[in-house]
Amino acid sequence: MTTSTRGTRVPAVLVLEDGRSFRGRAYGAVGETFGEAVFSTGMTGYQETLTDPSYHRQVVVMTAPHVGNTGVNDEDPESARIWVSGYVVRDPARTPSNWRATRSLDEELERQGVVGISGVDTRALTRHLRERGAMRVGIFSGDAVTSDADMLAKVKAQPEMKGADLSAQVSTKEPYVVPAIGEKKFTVAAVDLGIKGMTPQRMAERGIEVHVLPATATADDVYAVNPDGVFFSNGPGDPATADHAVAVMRAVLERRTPLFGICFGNQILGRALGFGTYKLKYGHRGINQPVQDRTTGKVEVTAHNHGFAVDAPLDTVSDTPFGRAEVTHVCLNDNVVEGLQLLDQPAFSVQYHPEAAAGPHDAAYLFDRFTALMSTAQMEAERA
Ligand SMILES: NC(=O)CC[C@H](N)C(=O)O
Repeated sequence: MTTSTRGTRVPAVLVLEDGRSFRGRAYGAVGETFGEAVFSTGMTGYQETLTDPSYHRQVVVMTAPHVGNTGVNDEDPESARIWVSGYVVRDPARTPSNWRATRSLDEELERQGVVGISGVDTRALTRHLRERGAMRVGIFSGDAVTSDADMLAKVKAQPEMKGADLSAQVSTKEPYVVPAIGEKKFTVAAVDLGIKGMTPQRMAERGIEVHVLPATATADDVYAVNPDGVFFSNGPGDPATADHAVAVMRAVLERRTPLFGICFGNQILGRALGFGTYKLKYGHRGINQPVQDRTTGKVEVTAHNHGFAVDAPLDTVSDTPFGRAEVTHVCLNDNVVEGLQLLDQPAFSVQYHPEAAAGPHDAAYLFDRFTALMSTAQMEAERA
């Protein structure tokens, strides 16, 4: 049961698993919710963040102090619903203003039953998460506020993000097709592990017909669409649990079909090649992260949302079951692996978001790299 908080001052409290708590007011739905506390540094694009399926089971803290200024519209969502399990803001806009807005963010959170909290010192909370690392959290408001000990016990009873297998919970149940815009040049099978709407769109703009397949798709399902290329999407959860996707990707690599992966897809390529993955202390989330493309030396400003990363050597070419592989992209803040490519067959992936709907669009060239791999493969097939 949730009730309206708009115009009222219903008390709310945020409780971290290490016992630190923050008091504020209910924002969105009233009740209780749990998840992994993470912070996002994006100053814009909150609708895209809220509806990104990779945020399933995460409570997102916005470091931007003013949230909701442009309200909510029907064009910007990345999927059919809000996926964050809770939302933490400092100072919500009282009067949203934008020509596309049809409602306020507060109303939308409430409509979708998403429990949030406002009036929190999000700077202190973010500094705490940066020092101690991402951790479990609960937000309680209205009647859900009980004793500190009870609330903390509930937080500690929640599952951790490490070891969480979540793709199947967010993936499409049925396959669907996103048609190419203009002349159709290629067919791509896209394995949906939590895909964002803008990803097939960016491919369609390049003449790709995208067959989006459920996370449970087998290699036979992938090849049933007769693809020129195969794509593995972003998605929530711990990549160490994604054994099925890793097996399907290995089958694609065996056949040397052009392959592209984004975010979870990058972690799955890492695993398919024999590298490990690990949990970052507090992850990368926002739309202002500097990444270097080591193949060109260029630096791009990029959108990120990841809490795990691939453990691959930065400065040496690795021998893998699918030939030589190298790290193509690194995050300039902390040297985390942000991209991989195979040198002996057409396969590559990035840990960040070239499709970034709210921008920046510096990394859009990666979709052109994918189409170039498919063109080359087609020309080679014709020559053979
Ligand atoms: N956006 C993503 O695909 C995230 C991948 C993975 N769930 C992580 O947190 O690292």
